[in-house]
Amino acid sequence: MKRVMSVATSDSGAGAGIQADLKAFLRCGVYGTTALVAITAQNTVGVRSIFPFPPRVAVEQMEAVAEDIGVDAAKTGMLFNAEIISAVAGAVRRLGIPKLVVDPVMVAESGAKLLEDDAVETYKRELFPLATAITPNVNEAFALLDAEVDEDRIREAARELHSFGPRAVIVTGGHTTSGADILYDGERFLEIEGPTYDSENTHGAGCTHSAALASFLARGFGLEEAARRARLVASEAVRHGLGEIGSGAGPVHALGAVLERVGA
Ligand SMILES: Nc1ncnc2c1ncn2[C@@H]1O[C@H](COP(=O)(O)OP(=O)(O)OP(=O)(O)O)[C@@H](O)[C@H]1O
Ligand SMILES: Cc1ncc(COP(=O)(O)O)c(N)n1
Repeated sequence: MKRVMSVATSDSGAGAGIQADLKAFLRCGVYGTTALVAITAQNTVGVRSIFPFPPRVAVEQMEAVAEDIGVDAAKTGMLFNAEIISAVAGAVRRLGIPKLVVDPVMVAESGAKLLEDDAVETYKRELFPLATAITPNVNEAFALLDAEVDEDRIREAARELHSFGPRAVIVTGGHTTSGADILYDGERFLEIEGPTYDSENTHGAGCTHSAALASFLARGFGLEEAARRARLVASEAVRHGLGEIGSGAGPVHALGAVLERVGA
C-alpha cells in the first residue's frame, strides 16, 4: 500500500484539515499518515482559535514517519505561518519526499484567515519550488500574486505562479462559473472538467482534492490522470456533502459514493 502524509492542521469539526485528508486517503486506497502543525477550535460556522505548534513539532513527526513507515507522497494544507512553512520545506528536502502537493490554504470557507500575511513570500520562495503541484483555489491564486480576482485571467495567474518553481499549478474551480480546475504544467493548459453540484456543503472540498491528488500521484498515475481523479473524488464528496452536520456549510463526505455503492 502506498503511504501518503498530510502535513496540515486539525479542524475540530472534522470537515476540513487533517481529518478531511485522512478520509480522502482512505477513499483513494492509500495509507495516510499525519504531521500536525497547528490545532483549530473550529466548527461549520467558524474558526474560534488557532494554536500553532513550534515548527520542530511538525519536523519531528515528519522524520518519525519517514524513518519507519516511509512517504511515497505528501500534501501540505494549512501551515499558518512563515516559520512552519520554512521548517516543513527543510524537512521535505532533507527527507527527499518524492512527490509533494502544496495546497496554499489562506482563508476558511467560513471566512476566517488561516495564513499570516507575511507567510506568502515564504510559500513562494521555499515551498513552491519543491512542489509537484500547487492547488490554490481561484481566490488564493490571485491573493498569492497580490492581485484582484479576475476569472478571465486565471491562465495568466497560473502561469505567473508556475514561475515560482512548482512542476504544475492547478487552480481549482469550486468558486468559478465554469467549475473546471485549470492545470498548467509549464507547457500547456488543461481544463479538468467534471460534474458541478449546486451545494452549500463544500467545507473541506479543497483539502479532499489535494489529499486525493497526492494519493493518485503516490499510486503512480501521471499528473493529468491524477488531477482528473482528484477532481472526481472532490466532486463526489461535495455531492454527498452532509447538510445535516452543523448549521454552517456542511462537511463534504469523501466516502459517500463508496458507501452508496455497497448499500451502506
Ligand atoms: N459544487 C461543486 N461541485 C463539484 N465539484 C466541486 C464543487 N465545489 C468544489 N468542487 C471541486 O472540489 C475541489 C476543490 O475546489 P475549490 O475550488 O472549492 O477548493 P477550495 O476553495 O480550496 O475548497 P474549500 O475551501 O471548500 O476546502 C475542486 O476539484 C473542485 O472542482
Ligand atoms: C484546519 C483547516 N484546514 C483547512 C481549512 C480550509 O477548508 P475550507 O475552506 O473548506 O474551510 C480549514 N477550514 N481548516
